[in-house]
Amino acid sequence: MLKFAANLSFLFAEHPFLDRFARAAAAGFRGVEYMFPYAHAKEEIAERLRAHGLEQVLFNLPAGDWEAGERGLGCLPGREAEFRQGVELALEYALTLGCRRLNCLAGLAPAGAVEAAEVEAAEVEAELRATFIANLRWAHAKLAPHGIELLAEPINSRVDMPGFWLDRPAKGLEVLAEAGVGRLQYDLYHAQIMEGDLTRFLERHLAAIGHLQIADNPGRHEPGSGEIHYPYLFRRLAELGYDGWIGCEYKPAASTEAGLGWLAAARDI
Ligand SMILES: O=C(O)C(=O)[C@H](O)CO
Ligand SMILES: [Mg+2]
Repeated sequence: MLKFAANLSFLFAEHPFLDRFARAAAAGFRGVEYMFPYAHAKEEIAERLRAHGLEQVLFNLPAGDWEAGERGLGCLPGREAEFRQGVELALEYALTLGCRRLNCLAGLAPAGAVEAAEVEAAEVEAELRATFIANLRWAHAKLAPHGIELLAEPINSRVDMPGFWLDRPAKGLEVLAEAGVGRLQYDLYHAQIMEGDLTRFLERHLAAIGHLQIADNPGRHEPGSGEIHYPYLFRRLAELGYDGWIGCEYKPAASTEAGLGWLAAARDI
């Protein structure tokens, strides 16, 4: 049976954050994930998990000033101290919440890096890559002794996060292989936009994938609302023996509950 987690940054967003745990449990979810827990006391979140019998599946390391447009610190030279403080904070939360996975957002390439002349651009790219790899290794060394796995997620730079440095799954695999730590958070929505060929990627690289997330394309709505044939992918994942979580990270087209029809069939696979 495939395991689906409700992403509480996207689902049940019509309710206050702490109320979303009850809604997710009532809809039949056994696991939850979200982008960030840090605006809430960790004990308060732990209490919601316990009260509703939910597993905390995943959340992100602190990602800089989100309101100001930052989307992660992982690849940013000069921000290492802040990155490390973020890892320490995330670890405290993860231990209290019993969370076994943390996602490291690479961040946006600094302004100018993309437009720079070819030689200069290659140098900047090498520096961002070296920074990301060093940060991943530092975070892994902190988290692994606690049984917490570090993940890195490629996010599409065409629609949702222009300038996001780690934007292609192939690049994600390459960088993680060089780092020698961490696994991929493979978000099929972002992957479809940047590279497609989803089934083959899953077949070839399942062992390098620590977490999956789903939404359809275009629109980032419910599975079944767009071009990705999720029933086929779910069957294939089951055949391949995928036993990790699948985070439901989509924008409900209407209310969350009204859009959960796809899930009943998917759970039985
Ligand atoms: O946007 C995504 O796909 C994510 O999974 C992250 O939490 C960052 O927004
Ligand atoms: Mg995602």
